[in-house]
Amino acid sequence: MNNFRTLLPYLRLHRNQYIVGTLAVFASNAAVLLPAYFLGRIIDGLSRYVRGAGTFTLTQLLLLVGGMVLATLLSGALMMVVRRSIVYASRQTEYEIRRDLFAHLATLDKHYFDRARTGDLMNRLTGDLSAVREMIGFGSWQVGTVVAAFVVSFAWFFSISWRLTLTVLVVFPVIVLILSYLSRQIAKRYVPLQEQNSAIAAKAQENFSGARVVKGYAIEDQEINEYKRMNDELIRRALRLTRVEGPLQASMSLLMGVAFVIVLVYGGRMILGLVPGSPLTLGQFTQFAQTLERLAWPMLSIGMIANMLQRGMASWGRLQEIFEARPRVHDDKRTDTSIRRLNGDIRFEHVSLTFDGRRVLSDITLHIPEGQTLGITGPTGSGKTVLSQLITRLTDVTEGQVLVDGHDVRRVPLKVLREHIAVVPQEPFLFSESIASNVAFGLNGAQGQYPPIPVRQSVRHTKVPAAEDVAPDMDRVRRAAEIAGLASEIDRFPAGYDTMLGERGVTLSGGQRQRTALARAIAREPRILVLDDSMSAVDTETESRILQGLRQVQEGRTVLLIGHRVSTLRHADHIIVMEEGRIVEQGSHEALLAMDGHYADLERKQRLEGDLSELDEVRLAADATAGVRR
Ligand SMILES: Nc1ncnc2c1ncn2[C@@H]1O[C@H](COP(=O)(O)OP(=O)(O)OP(=O)(O)O)[C@@H](O)[C@H]1O
Repeated sequence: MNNFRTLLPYLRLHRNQYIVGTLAVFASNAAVLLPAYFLGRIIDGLSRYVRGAGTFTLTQLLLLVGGMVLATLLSGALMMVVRRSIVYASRQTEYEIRRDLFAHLATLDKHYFDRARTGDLMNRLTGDLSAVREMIGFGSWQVGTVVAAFVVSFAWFFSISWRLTLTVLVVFPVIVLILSYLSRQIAKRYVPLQEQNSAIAAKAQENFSGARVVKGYAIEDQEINEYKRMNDELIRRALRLTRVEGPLQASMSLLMGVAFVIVLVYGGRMILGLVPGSPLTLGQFTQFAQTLERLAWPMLSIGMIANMLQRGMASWGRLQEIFEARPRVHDDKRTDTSIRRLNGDIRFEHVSLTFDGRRVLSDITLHIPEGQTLGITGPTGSGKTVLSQLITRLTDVTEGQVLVDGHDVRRVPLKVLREHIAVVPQEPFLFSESIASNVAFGLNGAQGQYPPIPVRQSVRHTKVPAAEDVAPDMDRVRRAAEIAGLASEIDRFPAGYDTMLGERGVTLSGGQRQRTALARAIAREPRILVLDDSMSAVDTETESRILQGLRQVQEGRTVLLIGHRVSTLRHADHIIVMEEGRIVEQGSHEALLAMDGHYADLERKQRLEGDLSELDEVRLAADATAGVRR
């Protein structure tokens, strides 16, 4: 029930539609039972006439038949009203919940998405949301139908014969018992089924997006087996649910049969005058039996409705989990909304960071003056990436503070902070859109072109802005692609900047992907630019061209250049070497070489590798020439 209360704000948005719909359900169910009443009147009139006990004219007959036709038409028309109100409202509610879920997911941070599985989220946004829509649409309509059918039918039953009605009523306590037991069982078995559905969706999603790895390692058979095992478990859980759904329908059907037998036997005895003081005419008997027959569908659908409601509530619980998730990093009462601009002076003061009890950064103190470039190097896992993530607040410090322009980053509004920083991550993510849109990705949102997302507002009162195709600023896109060393390659593509990328940009090479992400960051013209090992997939020659281009961009901007190659870092104003979350060496390229420590060692190794590969090339060329001479 607690669950249901959280759904109420959404239902309230369409209160009038639900009220009109419910009234129409009642009226329609009353109208649908009128033909049985008219039929009873016709039978009684005709039998009176046949027995010579009274008159029954053709006009009376036609009037009653006309009444039957009108009642049927009225009931049909009212059904249309139900559909237009309740079913429309449920579709609109589904839209509103989906809109708010997506907007809420967008506020969640790295911590949430590090743990969430994409397939599971997709299943919640599709399967679970549909189950909720069915519950509030068709489900609530059917609940209305059942309640209305029972109330109206029993009003008729009592008006015909209270004795016969009470006799039929004996089956109802049994119905309530069976219903409450089986619907509890359904609720218990449905959640594990949905969890397995999510796990399967996540597995499929990971396999499709990791298809190249799966094929590369020739582990298709292993994956097929694993998927089969998960599918077996899914069917086991689905059958477990079906085992309780089946008896629900069957027992309702059986009890309906029992009620019919009671009416036939007991009602028949009343007509024959075997029940003293309770006469029943043939017409009344027919009306009673027909009304009971009309009750068959609502009665049989109780099982289905209970099932739908249980599923809907369980699914709403799963959606509620998303709504209840809160980002760890967010604006709060410390946020100073007067901060609107940042220049890019960065300070780390005694910063430490712990992940799940494991210390990944220890006591980092560092100053990167505005407009300077900081090179960061060190072995893998030494904390280079997480250090840069503290500036964008993808995660917050455990101890100490990070300051930008003297403001603790926790006081800077998140939107302002992130608008001034562009990050090229280690594994760039591209969208399956054109290259131009991918490069221009960060531009539109930053300019605040979109109206705020209306939360918990009815779709009927919110104007959906016409879908506008915001054309990317091509001059900016081209300039950025030029600097990122990508322009000449794009020009060689037949569709140029309009080339559509496959999912995650798989139709580009690793180096091209990295440079597209680099161009995206450059196009944004940020105050702080973070390049996280973003030239690892390009050869040293391309890298030096990109670095050359970057030097113009770097002008006046603060840059964090994370890399393993000395060639990437050598022109930085200041370089730090990290190891196990600490800064173990720092200084300019020359100063670090003079120190003869880790950095100098790295430089020696890379120089030696370079010399060796040059030697190899010379040797290969010499061998080839010798081969030609021979
Ligand atoms: N979300 C996270 N949860 C838990 N631990 C994390 C998380 N992100 C990073 N770490 C840990 O923090 C440490 C530093 O990681 P980081 O990514 O900064 O390394 P890095 O120096 O950038 O390495 P590389 O050169 O391989 O990119 C690692 O031990 C890593 O396992």
